[in-house]
Amino acid sequence: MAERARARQAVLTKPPGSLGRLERLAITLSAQQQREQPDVDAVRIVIFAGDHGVCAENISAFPQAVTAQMVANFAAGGAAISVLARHLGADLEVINTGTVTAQPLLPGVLDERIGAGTANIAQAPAMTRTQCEAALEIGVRAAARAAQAGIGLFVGGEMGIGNTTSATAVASALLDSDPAALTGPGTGLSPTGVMHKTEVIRRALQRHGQDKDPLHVLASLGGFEINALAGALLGCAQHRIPVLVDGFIVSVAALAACRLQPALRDWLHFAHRSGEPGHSAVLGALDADPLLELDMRLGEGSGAAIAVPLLQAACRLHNQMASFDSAGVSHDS
Ligand SMILES: Cc1cc2ncn([C@H]3O[C@H](COP(=O)(O)O)[C@@H](O)[C@H]3O)c2cc1C
Ligand SMILES: O=C(O)c1cccnc1
Repeated sequence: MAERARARQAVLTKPPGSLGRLERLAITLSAQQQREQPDVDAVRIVIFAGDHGVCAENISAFPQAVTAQMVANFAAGGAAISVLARHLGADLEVINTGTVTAQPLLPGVLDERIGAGTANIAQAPAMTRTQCEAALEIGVRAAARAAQAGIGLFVGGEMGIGNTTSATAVASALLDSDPAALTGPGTGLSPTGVMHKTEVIRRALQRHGQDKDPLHVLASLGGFEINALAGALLGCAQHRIPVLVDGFIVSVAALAACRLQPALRDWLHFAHRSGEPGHSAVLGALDADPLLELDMRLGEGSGAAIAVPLLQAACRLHNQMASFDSAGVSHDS
């Protein structure tokens, strides 16, 4: 299918290669979807929310209660990703994978709580192996629902105060990197705060970071929402749904998922380079060259949402441009 898409690109009314990466995007999407005319109009954004016990170490600029409060905000339509989903006409699914604050049943929020947040990774494994598998399954089910709904492009997002700490710990373990090289301000820590956060991550790695098995790393250092994202990406690949990867957190989930199954990499597009400093190392390890760099560092899938129209434009051009023959445009001198 990639060969056919490449042949089509060669006869469209433009100098060969002049649409640059948009041509390669269309060719890749055509191969991923196994369709002559790739179509990413049906977009689903799934936000996985979960709390992190490591918040007890004072590693975020915001209180833990914000996770559940933002879940309510997603449901009410007031979050950045809510606005972007409406702007794109995309489905928005919100899944609570486990928050500390008990929440009343909110319309539009799927309750898949595994527990009241993870344990504090500086002191204990984030979760049991059983909980880790349950988290992966949450994502696998989300991907299956997307496939059932005929979704053409999947965007994963996350909400979890403290999750840059968890994600940085996962990335440090998987990349065998010093946490000082990857730790950043997240929601806005001061330089002193970042140093403290680095030490917390170092303690977590000393405790659990020796075994590099990806499932062990996800269970001991990950989060319910991060692990659900890893499962969702793997599920999307199984259903041949292309994925547009958001920022630092989702990229770390993608890295772990690619360690579990390297063939996943072929289904991933990378939307942007987040302002979170560790993102570049994670992107490098995934051999990913993101489409955009807008100094965004929000999460929620917001950076991916911003890049969706680029993929849609690439498909439109591929599917709708005239060929030299059909338009009667000369192409040999
Ligand atoms: C109001 C608000 C909305 C957010 N939406 C995403 N995040 C982002 O910030 C959090 C990670 O940063 P840290 O590790 O520093 O806590 C995650 O919830 C992430 O999705 C938010 C954070 C806040 C405060
Ligand atoms: O890039 C991200 O995913 C990110 C960065 C900072 C805070 N939350 C998320």
